[in-house]
Amino acid sequence: MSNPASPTEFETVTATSPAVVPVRLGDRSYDVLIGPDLLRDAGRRIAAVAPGAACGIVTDTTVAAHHLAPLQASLDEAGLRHTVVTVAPGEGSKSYAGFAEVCDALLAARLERGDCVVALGGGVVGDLAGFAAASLKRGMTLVQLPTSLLAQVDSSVGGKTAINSPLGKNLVGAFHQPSLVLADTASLDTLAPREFRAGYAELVKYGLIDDLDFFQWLERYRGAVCGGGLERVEAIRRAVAAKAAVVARDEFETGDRALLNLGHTFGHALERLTGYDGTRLVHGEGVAIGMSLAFRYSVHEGLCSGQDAERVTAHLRAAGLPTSIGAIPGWTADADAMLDAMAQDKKVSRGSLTFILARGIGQSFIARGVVPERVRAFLRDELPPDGERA
Ligand SMILES: NC(=O)c1ccc[n+]([C@@H]2O[C@H](COP(=O)([O-])OP(=O)(O)OC[C@H]3O[C@@H](n4cnc5c(N)ncnc54)[C@H](O)[C@@H]3O)[C@@H](O)[C@H]2O)c1
Ligand SMILES: O=C(O)C(=O)C[C@@H](O)[C@H](O)[C@H](O)COP(=O)(O)O
Ligand SMILES: [Zn+2]
Repeated sequence: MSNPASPTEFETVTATSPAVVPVRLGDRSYDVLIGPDLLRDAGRRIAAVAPGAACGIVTDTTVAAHHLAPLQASLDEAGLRHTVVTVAPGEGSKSYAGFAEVCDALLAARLERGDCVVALGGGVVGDLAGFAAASLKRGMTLVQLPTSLLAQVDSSVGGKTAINSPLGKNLVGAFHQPSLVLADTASLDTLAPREFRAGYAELVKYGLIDDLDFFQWLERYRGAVCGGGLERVEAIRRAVAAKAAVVARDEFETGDRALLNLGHTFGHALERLTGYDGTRLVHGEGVAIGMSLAFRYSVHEGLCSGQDAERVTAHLRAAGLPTSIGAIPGWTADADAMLDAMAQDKKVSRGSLTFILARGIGQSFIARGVVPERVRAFLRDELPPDGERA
C-alpha cells in the first residue's frame, strides 16, 4: 500500500500552491488539497463540487472559535448560504445523543438532499458530520475541512464515518465518501500540543505498515514536521497518498484496507474501557499504545525482532506519546476486560480475532484467527501490578 512515487525529499510540495492527492473511486473520485490558508478560499472550491448548495457547517466550539469566521466569509463571498451546528469538543460528541443533535439541527435548517454538509474540525466532527451526511435524506454531499493533524492525515480521507456505542468504538456508522477534502495546514497552528502528538501517531502508522523509507524519513525530520513548514505539509501529503492508494484498492475493507487498523484492536478496546474519556486517553494515544503492543505481541509470537519493536517504541516516546497500558492515568482494567472489549472489534469474523501484526517496521500484515489465550497471556505480562499503576 505504499506510494511508490513518494520522494524522500519533498519535490512536490511548494510554499505557494497546495499539494493535490486524488482519491480514485470512479465517478465518486475526489481531491484532497493540502496546504496553508485553504479555509480562506474554501467557498470557491466548495461551490465547484456543490454548485448553489446550502451548507450545513458542523464544528465544535473550540474549532469554531479559531476557524469558523474565515470559512463563513469565504462561503459568503462564493454566494453559498450556510448554517452552523456546534457540538462540544471531544469524543463524547460521537454518541447517539450527539448524532441526534446534529441531524435535528441540520433538518431544522431545512437542508435538502442536494445540499452540503461541511465538517470543520478534527476526526470527531468529521466522523459525526460524515455519518449525518450519510444518513440524512439517505445521503447528502459531504465536504471535509480537517483541522487536526489526525484528521488531515487520516480521518477526513476514505469515507469511514461513525459514532461510538457504549459497547465499542465506531460500531454504528457507514461508508460515505466526501466530495472534497481541504486540509488547511495553517489551521494546525492553533492545535493543542497533546492533540498534535496524537495525530502524529496516525502519521507514523503509515511508515510502520509498509513504508520503512517513510519511517526513516520521520526519524530524521520529526522535529521539522512538528515545527511546521514544508516538512509538515510533505508528511501529510505522503500519509494522504498512502491512504488514498489503499482506499482506491479496497474501499470497503474486504482486504488490505484493514492494515490501516494497525494498533486499533488494542487501542479501541482501551478507549472503550476508559469510557471515551479524553482526559485519560485520546484516540491517537490509544493507537500509539496499540501499535507498541502490536509490535511487542509480534515479538512475543516470534514474528518480529525485539530491536524493531524497541525502535518503534523509542520513536513514539520521543514524539511524547504513551507506549504502554501503564501510562494511562487511573487505569484499572485487566486482560479479561481487554479481551471482552476486543471481541466487538469490526475485524472479528465468525467469532475469531484478527490483528494487524508485524514482521518488522514496514512489514505489517493481517493476522486472522489469533488465539485469545495467547493475547491474554501477553496482556497479563503487559499490565502493571496494581501498586505500580499511574
Ligand atoms: N474515519 C476515519 O477514517 C478515522 C480515522 C482516524 C480517526 N478517526 C476518529 O477521529 C477521532 C479523533 O480525531 P481527532 O484526534 O482529530 O480528535 P478531535 O476531533 O476530538 O480533535 C481533538 C481536539 O482538538 C481540537 N481541535 C481540532 N482542530 C483544532 C484546531 N485547528 N485548533 C484548535 N483546536 C482544534 C478539537 O476541538 C478537540 O478538542 C476519533 O473519534 C477517531 O475514532 C476516524
Ligand atoms: O480508514 C481506515 O480504514 C482506518 O482504519 C483508519 C483508522 O485510523 C480509524 O481510526 C478508523 O476509524 C478505524 O476504523 P474501524 O473500522 O476500526 O472503526
Ligand atoms: Zn485511527
